[in-house]
This record gives sequence, C-alpha cells and structure tokens, in this order.
Amino acid sequence: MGAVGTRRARRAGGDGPAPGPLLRISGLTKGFPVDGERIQVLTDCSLEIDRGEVVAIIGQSGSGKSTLLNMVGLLDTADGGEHFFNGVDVTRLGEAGRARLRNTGIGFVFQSFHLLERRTAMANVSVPLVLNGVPLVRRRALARELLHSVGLGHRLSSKPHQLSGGEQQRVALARALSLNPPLILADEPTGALDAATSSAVLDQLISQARRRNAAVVIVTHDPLVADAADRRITIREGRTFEEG
Ligand SMILES: Nc1ncnc2c1ncn2[C@@H]1O[C@H](COP(=O)(O)OP(=O)(O)OP(=O)(O)O)[C@@H](O)[C@H]1O
Repeated sequence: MGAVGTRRARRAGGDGPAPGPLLRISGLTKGFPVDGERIQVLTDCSLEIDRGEVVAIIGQSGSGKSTLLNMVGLLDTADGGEHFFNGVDVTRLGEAGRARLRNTGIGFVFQSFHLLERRTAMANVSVPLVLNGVPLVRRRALARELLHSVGLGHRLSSKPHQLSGGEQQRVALARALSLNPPLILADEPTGALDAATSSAVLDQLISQARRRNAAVVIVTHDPLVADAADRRITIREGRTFEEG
C-alpha cells in the first residue's frame, strides 16, 4: 500500500472520522467453490451504516450472514461490488492494507469468546494494545479502565476458566473496545449465554458502543437481540432487505 493508503488506513483507527457513512457496501457478491462448482451465496448486498448506529443482520441459517460479516470485518474479500470503510475503498487494498485497517478500525466479539485460556483478563484485553505497540504503563492503565467499565474491575487477574460465560464475553467486549474502533462486529454474541446474562451483555455492548459513538453490527438469530438494534437487515436469497 502506498502513502495515501497508509494515511487512510491510519484514519480508521483514531485520526478522526472521514466524511460520509462509516460503512458503505453496494452490489456486493460472494460465492465459494464447492465440488468443482461455484455456489453463489451473496448476489446483491448493500449496507450503509453511520457512526453510532446499531444494526442487526438476521436471516435463515445458511443465508449468508456470517459470510457478509466476514467481508464487513475485512476477514474475507468479495467477488464484486463496492465496499468503503471510513472513506477507504477496501477493494483497492491488498491483504496487508486490509489487516492494518481491520486491526485499528474494527473490534470483534464472537459467540465463543475467543479468549486466550492461560492468560488473565488484563492480558486478554491487552492483546490488541500489545499488537499496536501501546507502551506497558499505558496498556495496563487502559486494560484496567476497560475492565472496570464492563463491571469486571474486581476480576483483573482471573483467567477465562475462572469466569462465567457472561463475564468472559465482557472481557471479550473490553478487548474489542481497547483500540476504540469506530466499528464493532458481533457474531451471535449472546448465543452461548442464558436469557438474563444475554440481556446484560447486550446492554453492555450497546451502551459501550454508544458512549464511544461506535457502530455495531450484530449477526443474530435471537429476536430480542434484533429488537435492541436501531435497524434490522435481513438476508434472503443472497440479497439484503431493510426491515420496516
Ligand atoms: N468457505 C466456504 N466454502 C464453501 N461454502 C461456504 C464457505 N463459507 C460459507 N459457505 C456456505 O455459504 C452459505 C452461507 O453460510 P454462512 O455461514 O454465511 O450462513 P449464516 O447465515 O451465517 O448461517 P448460520 O445462521 O447457520 O450461522 C452456506 O451454505 C455455507 O455452507
């Protein structure tokens, strides 16, 4: 990536917002090779999301929700269509450019938490800070502050197996917030939790994002989670539809 690309990638993380929507996807297509043939999963997906918005992506199993989220998260590339994130034309970036933009601009929360089992809550939250060269003293202060903000100030030294599912998901949320990304992606974030815990984690996710004016995209099967979003997008037959 050249100098312009580098400058744009930096902006996504913390150099201030670009004008226009945070995310703009239009006419996106994606297929996969299966048994020598190509199956077309997404045929025409469009999505426009502003800073601070909470958007749920719903649809039947196998409709392509995770496929779309992987592309929004810059974990996979589309076959065609337009994709701008914070003013950057993602389709023009190579793997390294996408990784840079992803690392600083997008926080991830997954159904299965994806925490490092042998590391403490503090160490888990610090991972993105280490990868981005934040100095030790600052890193420790930030990780402590983030864990306090999700109600885990008393569990800084606990390892994942010593925490409940809801607490582990809050550690994962603190980690996703650590670089203050403008976009947080959550794939079934409450799928492994009971109803009460699910509601508490969802409240945390949304309130923390709103406090930071970050957008949230949540893939979910849970109608209660979808109802908590500002907008709902359904994927059907490879296309996106905005619910009334
Ligand atoms: N890497 C891949 N190779 C081949 N097919 C794939 C690949 N990834 C996804 N698919 C197919 O794409 C379709 C959509 O999958 P995806 O995981 O996006 O659906 P989903 O809506 O998230 O489903 P669920 O709600 O069950 O998690 C499925 O038919 C799946 O088998």
